[in-house]
Amino acid sequence: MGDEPVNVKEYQILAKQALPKMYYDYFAGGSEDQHTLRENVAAFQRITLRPRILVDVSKIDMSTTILGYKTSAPIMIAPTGMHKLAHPEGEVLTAKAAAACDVIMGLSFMPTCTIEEVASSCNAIRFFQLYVFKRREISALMVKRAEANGFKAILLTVDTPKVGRREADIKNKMIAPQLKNFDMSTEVDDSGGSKLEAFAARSFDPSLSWKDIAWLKSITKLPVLLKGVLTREDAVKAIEVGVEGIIVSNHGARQLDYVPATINALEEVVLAVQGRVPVLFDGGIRRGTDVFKALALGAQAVMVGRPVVFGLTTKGEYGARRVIEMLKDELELTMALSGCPTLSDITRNHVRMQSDNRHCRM
Ligand SMILES: Cc1cc2nc3c(=O)[nH]c(=O)nc-3n(C[C@H](O)[C@H](O)[C@H](O)COP(=O)(O)O)c2cc1C
Ligand SMILES: CC(C)CC(=O)C(=O)O
Repeated sequence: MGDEPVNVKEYQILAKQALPKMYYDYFAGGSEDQHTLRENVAAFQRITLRPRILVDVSKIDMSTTILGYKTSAPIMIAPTGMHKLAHPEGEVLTAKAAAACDVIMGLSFMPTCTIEEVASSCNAIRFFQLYVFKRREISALMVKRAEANGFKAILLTVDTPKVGRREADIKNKMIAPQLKNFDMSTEVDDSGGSKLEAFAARSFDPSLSWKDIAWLKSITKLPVLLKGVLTREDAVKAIEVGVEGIIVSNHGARQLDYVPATINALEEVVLAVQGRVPVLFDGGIRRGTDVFKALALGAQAVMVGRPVVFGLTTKGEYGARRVIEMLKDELELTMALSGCPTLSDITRNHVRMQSDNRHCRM
């Protein structure tokens, strides 16, 4: 492989060479048998494209708005924790990459730079991901700080009442670095396993439930999106409790193993939502064709997790930027070769899933 990666998967290979094993395993790994981790990527590979020909594709427009905010493409940076384990400058560089690509960044509740450092580093449009701690005042204060620092939405992660069993982290005795973003020690008794998991077990509130959405909405004016919806039942409930958006996600296969690949859960949620709120998507996006497939199945935009972290690991801001640029370039080419000059030209008829019947859908 030459030095300069030509696709985002090559950044993962370079990151593996560059990172200590404990950190690489934390970033790359999934839970238990890692069945869903493999499926998140493999399920995309089972979806084929149905391109249309002889369409004028001399101009391709990938730009769109997400919650009313303009973005150059329907691609966002997913919130992922602790970027200083990947690069000494951490989330500040990730934000700068988002700004350079004119895409929206999701900032994790567990970053290694503070909310204020990220906000003052550049003018990227940012959404803030929220975990609810047993000490609710800590989470409430984070929401206030995000709001005060110009974040535009709250992504409430709802698939993590407890941390999934990540066996590599257990073996490696994954550390729980002190996070200066919040005033709470991450120190834990030596559990012998993953200290990160032990910290989360001590601090995350597993009693969080539907009634708490009203509490969250009462403490912020920002739109609230639920991150981690996988079923039609929960999509309908989410709309009933008044959320402003839904993110179909299985947390990059790091939580409950044997849930479906997110691309296989997307359409069920989209059909239940019936366009009432935006549906975003993450999990397994490694190619522009993956972005195209998620859009064809009804996602308004996708978020990208690990590839951005691996770009950041390998080449800092430039690497994170190149990952987004490569996905954008590949999406643009996919749209051209599929006969879709704009995002609204991409329809369900442009993809075939194995579960579709054999007839032409047109
Ligand atoms: C290393 C890592 C850390 C993550 N940290 C968080 C987090 O702090 N909060 C959260 O809601 N999701 C977190 N996620 C999940 C991502 O937001 C996203 O759902 C997932 O990475 C998408 O899958 P992908 O990595 O295949 O793109 C994390 C994922 C990874 C890989
Ligand atoms: C402490 C962890 C739960 C952070 C996270 O969301 C992740 O690593 O997936």
